[in-house]
Amino acid sequence: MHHHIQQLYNIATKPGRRVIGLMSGTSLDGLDVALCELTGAGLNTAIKVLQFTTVDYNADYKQRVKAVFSKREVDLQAITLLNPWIGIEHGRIINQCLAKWQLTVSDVDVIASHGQTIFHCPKRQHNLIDYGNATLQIGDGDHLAVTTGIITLSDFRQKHIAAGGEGAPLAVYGDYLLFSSEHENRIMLNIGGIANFTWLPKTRDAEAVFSTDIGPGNTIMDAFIQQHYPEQYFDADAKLAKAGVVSEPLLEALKQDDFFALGFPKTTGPEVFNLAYLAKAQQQSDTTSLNPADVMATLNRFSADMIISAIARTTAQLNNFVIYASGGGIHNPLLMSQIKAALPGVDIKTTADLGINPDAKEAVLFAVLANECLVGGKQQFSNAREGIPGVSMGKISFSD
Ligand SMILES: Nc1ncnc2c1ncn2[C@@H]1O[C@H](COP(=O)(O)OP(=O)(O)OP(=O)(O)O)[C@@H](O)[C@H]1O
Ligand SMILES: CC(=O)N[C@H]1[C@@H]2OC[C@@H](O2)[C@@H](O)[C@@H]1O[C@H](C)C(=O)O
Repeated sequence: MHHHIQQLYNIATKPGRRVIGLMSGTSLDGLDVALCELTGAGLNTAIKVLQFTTVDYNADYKQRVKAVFSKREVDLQAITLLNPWIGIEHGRIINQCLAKWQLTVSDVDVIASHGQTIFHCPKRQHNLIDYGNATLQIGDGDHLAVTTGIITLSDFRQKHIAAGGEGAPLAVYGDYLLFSSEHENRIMLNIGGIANFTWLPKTRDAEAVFSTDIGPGNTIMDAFIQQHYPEQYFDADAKLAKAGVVSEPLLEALKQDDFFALGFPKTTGPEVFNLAYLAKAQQQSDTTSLNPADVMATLNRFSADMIISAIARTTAQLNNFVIYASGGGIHNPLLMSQIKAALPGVDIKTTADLGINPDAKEAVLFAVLANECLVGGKQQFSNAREGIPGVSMGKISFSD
């Protein structure tokens, strides 16, 4: 038997596993690294986050990825070069984290790597008859495994698509295992570049559970501030948005996209919600001369309103549910205060109340998916609701 197959068998049959979950999202701000201790599998999964850090990308890294990120036309050589380069960079970051945490390779069983999404394209977006849903994450797992010496699971989204999904959101597969409760109805709301949520009714009925993208998130706000104030990466503490006034005509134009009328689940990305989307809405609403503060105030309200209406749509029949928020958007005080104001009487907490640092939540998700791949099995969700196939996900790379 190949010694890594034996090693995998040993890892899968141990009572517990140490998994490094990695997430690099649409905001391109940095690599989230979560070292987790997992025991059990399926609904018996227990997790402890032993270490967590976000390693910020430097300007050079961001510039290289942005050259290809969510663009229809790119230099194919650049993608070919970036695929191993990101894998090696992420591997180096892990090696640095382990040194900082005074741990060695032998303290970690596997790495669970999301990679970097550079293009996400569900069928409804490209509308080409011969092609299905598609998504592309780069940062190859073999390079991570060789750079770190640790078995690496990566490229989780392809199986989801192969089995009928859109490749996202995968959050449901972890949220259901870690956070579903028979005591309360829960909305797990993640506000990253793109906002998404998982619905966890207290029946714990796998047929009713789902997760879906909502729309933006921070992505248009980030792109807008980077365009107008290149020294800023995001509207820190909503300073610019707070200085502006919402433009109702622009807000209405921003809300007109067909995506918002679709049922759940659905997915999207910065390929749709970007500066071109904003420019079109400004033209349609005759608001091209708005000052940057008013545009930012409107973008902030746009994200808040779409999050509020998606939650309202899901919980219309209920009088009792709790929102557990996560992702960088929870640090945006204006965004959060608008959501709170629109949902009076709803408890809005963060995943910290459930023992998971809200900035670590997506990295933790991939650690759970790796654990399921090794120890669990496929989860069966709804047959009625398309797009949530019962699958295990992740491809396995050995270091030699
Ligand atoms: N203090 C703050 N004020 C305002 N916004 C903030 C603050 N801190 C973080 N953010 C926002 O959070 C973003 C980062 O969020 P996060 O890391 O969750 O995104 P991501 O994981 O890259 O995205 P996704 O989940 O869509 O893949 C920043 O780009 C910024 O817009
Ligand atoms: C294709 C892709 O990378 N999608 C991300 C993105 O970031 C947020 C949202 O859009 C979500 O659908 C997904 O990530 C999370 C981790 C998910 O799959 O649940």
